[in-house]
Parts: sequence; C-alpha cells; structure tokens
Amino acid sequence: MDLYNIEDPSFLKNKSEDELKEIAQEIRKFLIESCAKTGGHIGANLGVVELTIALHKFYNSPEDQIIFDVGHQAYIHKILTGRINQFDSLRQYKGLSGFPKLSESEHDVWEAGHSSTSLSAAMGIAKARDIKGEQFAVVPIIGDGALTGGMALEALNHIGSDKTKMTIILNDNEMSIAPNVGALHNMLGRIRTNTSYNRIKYDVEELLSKIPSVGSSIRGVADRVKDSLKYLVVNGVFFEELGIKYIGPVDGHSFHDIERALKSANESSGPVLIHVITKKGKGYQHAENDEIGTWHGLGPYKIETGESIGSGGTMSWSEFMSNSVFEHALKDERIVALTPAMPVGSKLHKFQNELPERFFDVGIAEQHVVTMAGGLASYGMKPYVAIYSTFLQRGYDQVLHDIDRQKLNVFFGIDRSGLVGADGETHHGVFDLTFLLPLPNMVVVMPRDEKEAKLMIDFAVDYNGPIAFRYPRGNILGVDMNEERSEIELGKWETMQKGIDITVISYGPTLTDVLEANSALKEKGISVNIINARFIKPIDTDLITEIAKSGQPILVVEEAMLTGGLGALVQSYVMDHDLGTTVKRIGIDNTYVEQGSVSELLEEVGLTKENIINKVLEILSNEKK
Ligand SMILES: Cc1ncc(C[n+]2csc(CCOP(=O)(O)OP(=O)(O)O)c2C)c(N)n1
Ligand SMILES: CC(=O)[C@@H](O)[C@H](O)COP(=O)(O)O
Ligand SMILES: [Mg+2]
Repeated sequence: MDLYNIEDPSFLKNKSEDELKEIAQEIRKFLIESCAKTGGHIGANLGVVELTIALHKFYNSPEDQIIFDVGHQAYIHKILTGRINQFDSLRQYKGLSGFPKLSESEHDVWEAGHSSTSLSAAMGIAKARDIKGEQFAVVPIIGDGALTGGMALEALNHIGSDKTKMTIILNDNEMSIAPNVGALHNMLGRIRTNTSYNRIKYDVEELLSKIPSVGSSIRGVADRVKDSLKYLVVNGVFFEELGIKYIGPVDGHSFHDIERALKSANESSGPVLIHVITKKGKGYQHAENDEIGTWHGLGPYKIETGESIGSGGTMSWSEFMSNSVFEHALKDERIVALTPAMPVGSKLHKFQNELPERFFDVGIAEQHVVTMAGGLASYGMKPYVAIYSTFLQRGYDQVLHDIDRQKLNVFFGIDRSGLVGADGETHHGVFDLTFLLPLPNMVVVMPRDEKEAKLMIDFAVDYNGPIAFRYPRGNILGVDMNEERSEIELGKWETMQKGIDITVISYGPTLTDVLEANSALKEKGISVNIINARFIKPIDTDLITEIAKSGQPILVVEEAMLTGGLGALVQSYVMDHDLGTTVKRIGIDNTYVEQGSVSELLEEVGLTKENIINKVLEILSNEKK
C-alpha cells in the first residue's frame, strides 16, 4: 500500500484485518522515520495507530465528526486524510500543524492544543446535530490524562444527564505526559486488571442474545442479573452511574475488538464510552520502554539509539528554576512544589524524587493546582507552582479570586513565557501579562540571565505575597555568577547603560536583542539609555518620571501581547501623569502567532535587533520634526 496515494479514509472500508495490520505497520514505520527528522509527539501517536485506522474504517469522516482531545495524537488521522506529503514540514514554520487545524482539512472538525476540551465540543456539536434533526456520529477521543482535566468531568456530568448520543473513546495508556496520577487513574487501573468482569459480562451478553424475545420474563431477570454484575465487580460503574454506557476494556491494538465495540456503541441511543487500552510508543522500543514521559513529544532523534539530536548545551530555564527552588526547599520547610501534570517539562524530578512528601503532581488540573496552592499558603506554606504560561490561562479566575485577592503567598514559576516555537498558537506564553498585570496585589518579574534569575529566586522566596516569575522555554543565558549586579528591590528597575538620546526599556531575554541593537546604534552616534524592567509590575514610576522629565522618548520592547503589556502600562503612566514624552512599543500586535522556530517567529512579529534599530531611528527622526 502506498501511503502517499491516500486522499481520504474511504479506501479503508473494504480492507481485511490482515490488510489493516499491514497499513498499521507501514504507518508506524513512516511515523518513526518522519518524526526522527522533524521531532513531534511520537509516543502518543504510535499508541493510536490501530485505533485511528479502525475509527476511520467504521465512521464516515468528515460527516461523522471525529474530535481529538489535545490534538497531539492526530498524526495518523492526518495521514489517512491525505496529508502525508506534508510531514516533512511538521510543526515547522508555514508547515503542517502538530494539532488538528480547520484550515488544513475538512476532516479536522475541531482545533485544540490544550487538553480536555473534546467532550464539551462534542456535546455542542451533538446538540447542534439534534436541533437540526441530522444523524451523523459524534466521536470524541480523550486520553486518560486529559480525562483528569476538570472540563472533561464537567462535560461528562452534562452528557450523562442529557443522554445525548455520542461515542466517547477513552484512550487509556496509563500515561499523561508523565505517568498518569489520581483517583480516576487508579479506577481505570482497577478496571484494566479486572478481567473477570469483562469475561462474565460478555458471557452474560452472549447468553442474553440467545434468549428468544418470547421469554420476556426470563430475559428481564437476566438483564437485571447483568446490570447487578457491574455492582459486584465495579467495572465502568463510575460512567454507568453518570448515565454513560460503558464498554470495555477493549484492546486498542486489535482491529477486531475495536470494531466490535464500535458496532455495539453505535446501536445505543445514548452516550457510550469505549474504554480502549493502548500502549504509548507502541512498536518503537525506545518509546515503548519510556517510563518517564521523554517520548511523549520531543525533537529530532537517532532511530537506532533513540538519542536526541541537537538538544543539550547549557541548562534549560526550567531546570535552573526547579533546581534552585529545590535548593531553597532543603533549607526552608515551608516550600512545597506543585505541577499540573508537567513534571517532565518543568524539570521537577529532583524535587519529586528527593522531597516526595512536599511535591504534588495534581494531573491536568490547572484550576485546582492554583487554589490548592492558595490553601497551602493560607496555612503558612510557601507553594511554588510551576506552570506553563499558556496553561495558566485555565486557572485565571483562581489566580484572581483565590490568590491575588487574598494576597496569598504563592510563588508562580511561569514556564514557557514568550514564544515557544513548534507547538504554535495554542501554546505561546504571550498572554499572561495581559491577564496578570491588572491584578492589584500581583508582583510580576522576569530575569534576563542566570545571575539575575538566582537573585530573583532569592527575592521571590523571601517575598510575602503573590509573585509571578516568568521564564522562557529553552536554555538559560549563562554568565559569570560573580558579576556585580544591583540589588533586587521591589519595583526598582536596573539601568544597564546610561544614555541621552532615547530610552529603551525591556525585560528578560529580549534584552539581549536590545544590547545588540545598541552596539549598532552606538556606531551611528546614538546614545541609548537601556533599562532592564526586571519588575514588570510594579513599574518603577520614579525612573519613568525621571526619564520623561529628561525629555527622552521611550521605546518599550517585549515578547508579549502589546495589549495589556509593560509598554501599555508605561504609556498609561506617562499619559495619566502628563509627563508628555513619546512612548512607542514593539511587541505582538493583536494576532495569534503561528508555529515555527522561535527565531522565525520573532522575525515575523518584529522582535529583532534590526527592527529595534529601525524603530529607534524612526522615533528619533520624528522627534526632530
Ligand atoms: C490544559 C492543558 N494542560 C496541560 C497540557 C499539556 N499536555 C499535553 S498532552 C498531555 C498529556 C495528555 O495525556 P493523555 O490525554 O492521556 O494523552 P496521551 O498523550 O497519553 O495519549 C499534557 C499534560 C495541555 N495540553 N493542556
Ligand atoms: C501537547 C502539549 O501540550 C505538550 O505535549 C507540549 O507540546 C509540551 O511542550 P514542551 O515541549 O514545551 O514541554
Ligand atoms: Mg494517556
């Protein structure tokens, strides 16, 4: 079978099981080879090869709506819907997205990137279908990790009570990114190991099918026996009690078993959940043996050895942050660390292994993690919540209502602040300032390099109140740790270079570009006053006033949304206090930034040394007029 000839999934309809197995094998081989070059979410995809093929054989996409939760496991779906030729560009600039994308194919009916949205989306689609009197199938596929997300549970609550027809595929591989956690995970584990129920249930169903309809009273008794079995051996009771018919566990690598379950689900008039058991990384030894979560998603690798290509170098920001907080925790018993399912990305292993009683992986539960940190803080602890900027969006009300309003002593490590690269528009950490800066009690900081990070971590640990500590994806800028630095003082900025023509204010790693632009501007005889706004909030109002009174125009450069960013704060301060000086900004202007390498994306949004130079020249030339 030439995978490159696939245009749509209809070719699967008349394939025999042996042929399907062959296709699965070819797809696996392709995925392993292709992701070795581009990187990507290989582990999750290798686990759903048979499942995705079986779904596309059984259903008629796009009329039947197949909805992938998170969407990181939709590569096979992309291959079966005619996109194999684009895999060379997977997750690259202008290339094939790593997630379902409406603009890529009519078969992508729902976009995601963040987890646990599929069931709510499915409910909406199913309701629209019913209101319009249409008949198609609605099939959300949700992982055991994504099922721990609060939204998924809210949706189950609604779907079960409403009895809306849909077939939910629960893809249980026992892994979130890291090994999955929580009581739901434990419950699924019990079901997986409880084979006796499954055997009895199938036997009883088999028996029931043989009872003729005339024997209705016998059949009634038998039905009740079958129903009561679930109470005896607990399988699926959780879902059944919610009003959702449970089928499973089903071997997710067996075409026969999946098809049998899909047929059975299809006959039901209400919601059904098929519990499918799969192996993450299936068919590729390195990914299959992964017990940590490294193979969930990664960059290019060597196929034979599984070694990563091109990673390494200096320490990542995440590792530096987590290790530094861990060092503090060894001395300060108030410090506890929390993560919503991201111990791998946030590099919390040291904390997790050495201080397990003060470490909490709460699963994909951003709202819960924030408020739980509040509870810990309210009782004298110093919680460190390592959370990706993009996922903190989920916990915003909790940050506002529970933490900031009560001035609780929570230290947020806001990982992946700024542009993240290949994951694209669902994952860039560029909105957090817009939602954090209005909070009256929140302090927001972002260090520019390793030395400043160390000083700021010391500050944040000592600080008593909510503090958001932003840091980007990628490696930390290493410097001489003995270098002299001005003391970190709440709301005070650092003057990195005194100048007389224009002030450029920035923070974090973007300052490197500002410093580079400065070298070129110096050659043109322009003297730049360079300010490190290490506190993005509170801003240094004394310094802004002093600069404005000196008559210098100001340029604020930031890797964040312009709306509600630092530049906006500085502009309003200058305006509100009639300081009269010009304030211009470079940042992300009212757009969702796509996927690509961070440098390509910085170029696209104008966050480059060249653009800073041009903007400075433009401002100075306008000032002269
Ligand atoms: C709201 C949110 N939090 C965290 C993540 C990061 N994340 C992406 S996939 C994933 C694990 C999902 O596990 P599961 O649903 O079981 O899928 P699997 O990879 O095992 O197939 C996590 C935590 C996310 N995408 N969205
Ligand atoms: C799909 C998802 O949300 C995660 O797998 C994400 O891709 C991880 O990103 P990092 O590689 O930055 O940890
Ligand atoms: Mg999983």
